[in-house]
Amino acid sequence: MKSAGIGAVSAIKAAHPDKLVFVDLKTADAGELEATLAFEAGADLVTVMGAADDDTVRGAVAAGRKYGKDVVADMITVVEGRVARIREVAKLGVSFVEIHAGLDEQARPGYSIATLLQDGREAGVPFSIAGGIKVDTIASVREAGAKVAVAGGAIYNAPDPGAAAAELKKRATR
Ligand SMILES: O=C([C@H](O)CO)[C@H](O)[C@H](O)COP(=O)(O)O
Repeated sequence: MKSAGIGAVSAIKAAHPDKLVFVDLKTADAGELEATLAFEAGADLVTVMGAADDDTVRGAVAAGRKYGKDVVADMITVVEGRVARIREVAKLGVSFVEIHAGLDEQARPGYSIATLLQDGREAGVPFSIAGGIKVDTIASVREAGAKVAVAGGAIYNAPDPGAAAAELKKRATR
C-alpha cells in the first residue's frame, strides 16, 4: 500500500478474482473512508487499528457491512490491557481480532509468540495471530484456537516462497 497505493489492490484482484484479498491498511483514523477505498478497489478484508478510536473502528465496520466484506481489528502496539481491548473491539462488530506483535516488537530480545496465544485463549472471541509465525510454531497457533494464522517473513524471506507457503498451510490445517 505504501509504495504502490490502492491501485495495487485492483491489480491483484483483477489478476486473481478467485482469491480473497486481505488489505492490511492498519487504519488509524477515518475508518469508513479508508475501508471504502479498499473495498471499492476489490479488498475482501481490511485491517483497522484496534488502538484507534472506537468511532474509527465503527466506521470501518459500517463500510464492511455496506460492501458485504470483513473488517479485522489489528492489535499491534496494544500490550497493556490487551485482552480487555480485544473484547471491546470485538463488540464493535469486527469479523475477528488480529493479535499481533509487529516487526519492531519481534526484534526485541526475549520476544515469544506465546503471550499472543495466551491472550487469544483468554479473550474468548474469534482471533488471528501475527508475529513471526514459522513452520515450527504454526501448529501452536491452530491449537490455541486461532481462526487465521498470518505469516509474512516466513514466506517472503524463504529461498522458495511458494514451497514455504505450502508447508505452512499443510501444518496449519493438519
Ligand atoms: O503486518 C505485518 C507487519 O506489521 C509489517 O507490515 C506483517 O505482515 C505481519 O507481522 C506478518 O509478518 P511476520 O510477522 O513476518 O510473519
